Amino acid sequence: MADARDATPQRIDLDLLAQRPLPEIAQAADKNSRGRVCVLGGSAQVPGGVALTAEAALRAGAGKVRIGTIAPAAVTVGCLVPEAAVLALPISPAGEIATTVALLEEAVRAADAVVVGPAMSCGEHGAILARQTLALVTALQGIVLDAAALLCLECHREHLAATPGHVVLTPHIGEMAAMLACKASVIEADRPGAVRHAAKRFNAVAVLKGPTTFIATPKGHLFAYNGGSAGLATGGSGDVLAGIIGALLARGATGLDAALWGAWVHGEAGRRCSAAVGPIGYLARELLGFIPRLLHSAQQLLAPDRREASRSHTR
Ligand SMILES: NC(=O)C1=CN([C@@H]2O[C@H](COP(=O)(O)OP(=O)(O)OC[C@H]3O[C@@H](n4cnc5c(N)ncnc54)[C@H](O)[C@@H]3O)[C@@H](O)[C@H]2O)[C@@H](O)CC1
Ligand SMILES: Nc1ncnc2c1ncn2[C@@H]1O[C@H](COP(=O)(O)OP(=O)(O)O)[C@@H](O)[C@H]1O
Repeated sequence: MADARDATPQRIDLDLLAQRPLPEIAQAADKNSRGRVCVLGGSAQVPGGVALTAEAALRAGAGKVRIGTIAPAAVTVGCLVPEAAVLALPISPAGEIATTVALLEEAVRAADAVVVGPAMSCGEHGAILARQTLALVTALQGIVLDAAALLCLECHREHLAATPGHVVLTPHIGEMAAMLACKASVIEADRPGAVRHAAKRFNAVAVLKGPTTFIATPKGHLFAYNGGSAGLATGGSGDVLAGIIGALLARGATGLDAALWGAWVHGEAGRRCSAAVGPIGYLARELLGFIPRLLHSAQQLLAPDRREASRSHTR
């Protein structure tokens, strides 16, 4: 990791995002062309996290969301997010998703982007699910690997190298330590180095979450967002980020652009919650309502004609 220590990250702010506009959604677009997201996750222990990911994807503009989750929770999850479809997947005795390739293929093929891992248990079946999904993703699709789907990444390196789609990894420090088979203190000591190392090693855009979120590409480009709010350190907050990134991939953004915009929108939503509710104590689900306006207003502000107009206005 030593080669990365001297790298100065580019700051993730509106100036950076202005250079990286998201694909436009046409006024006449129907729900299928706005991006279809498949969320695979959930477990007997944490059945509700996938609902946060799914709603975040809808709030970030996805036209259709389908949640593949453990069968005993599927109906409840479907009622939590009535705008989403659900796919009830078989469950192992340990409470994990234990799906078949046929079911998975059906779910993945019908999506433009897949988010795997939120609230999933980290046993043997979770690793199989991540591997099988990676094997199904095509060049036209995006995939976000989050939470438990990250824990066995070393055994999926072959599949990652072969995956033609846009891959984004979203670990926190503990997950990054598991990915790189080292102690969390090692990651803590050099977060920029760790994220660059992971991006290169796993041939994917890596997003190392924390008070400052670092994003790196396999080629070594490094970015940082540190404008969030301490209240974001709360259960389910990462599930929301994964859903935003999934929706942006599904509308056609590259892995890097989806990650940069996702980190910014998620952090800014935290700031809005902090201002509205207090610096800590807001819920991950309270981030959701801020996503559409943040995305819309940033895109409006960054549209070339608007920028020109605002420049001449301030001259
Ligand atoms: N446990 C909960 O209350 C919730 C869990 N959810 C889902 O379940 C997944 C697992 O969450 P858990 O809370 O079970 O587990 P964590 O993701 O918090 O922890 C997993 C491992 O990483 C380590 N770790 C976490 N943050 C670290 C840090 N900053 N520095 C060093 N080590 C760190 C932990 O010690 C643990 O060994 C989440 O990613 C999320 O998708 C959410 O869906 C909703 C609420
Ligand atoms: N102190 C902090 N300040 C700002 N953002 C934070 C802070 N701590 C965590 N975050 C952000 O909150 C989110 C937490 O995600 P994660 O650890 O995956 O939570 P969960 O697993 O409960 O969903 C990440 O996006 C991270 O960048």
